[in-house]
Amino acid sequence: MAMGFCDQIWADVAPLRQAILAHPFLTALADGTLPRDSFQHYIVQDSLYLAEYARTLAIAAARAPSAAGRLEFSDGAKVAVQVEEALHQAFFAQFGVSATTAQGAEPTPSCLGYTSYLASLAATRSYEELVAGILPCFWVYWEVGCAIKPRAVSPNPYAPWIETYADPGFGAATDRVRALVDEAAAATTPAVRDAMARAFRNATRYEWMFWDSAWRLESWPV
Ligand SMILES: Cc1ncc(CN)c(N)n1
Repeated sequence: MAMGFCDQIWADVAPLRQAILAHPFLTALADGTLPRDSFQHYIVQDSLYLAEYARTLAIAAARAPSAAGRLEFSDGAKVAVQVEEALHQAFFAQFGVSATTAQGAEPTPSCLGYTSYLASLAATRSYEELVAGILPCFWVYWEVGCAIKPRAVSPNPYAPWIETYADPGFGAATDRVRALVDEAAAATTPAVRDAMARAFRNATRYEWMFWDSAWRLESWPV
């Protein structure tokens, strides 16, 4: 049987996925030794990221040609704001991030690069490219959650994070978004499919950069 579009673009980014799974941030998160300042950096940046990601999902909802797409992306926008923000608030309390620090934080180059890239897909590219760029945020985290959960130490201060992304409900949402991307790919031209593959690859690169930036405590060079 021929490979589906998503299976193909997923296989194409195998080296990037390997680099993500082997990243020291995630190894240390699984064994519970991730330095507190790296995790603080990550959750502060991630809450900035999710606020922008929710906006991108809302634009995808508005542009989706099918009711299934409009429902999925508008629901995703709501979940990004509600559930993941709840997780972040709990982590802010657990890891000592004050409201002033969280509210005063500016996005790092990696965070701003990723959210701006997604915003540029939403503003100036096709719906097909946009949804391909949105997918790694689901799929990469689902893969990471499932890979880390069996090897994570217990107890682990990062257990709620691992549970969130290894949750079958998150896997089901990933499958539904993947189906929408496959549907969009099937209805378009080879040139647009190439552009979709590029958007998917770039967003996957940004996923690696996001963890790497937290590991390095990235800030603006000037
Ligand atoms: C950067 C990033 N990418 C993906 C996810 C999972 N929704 C997240 N919370 N943050």
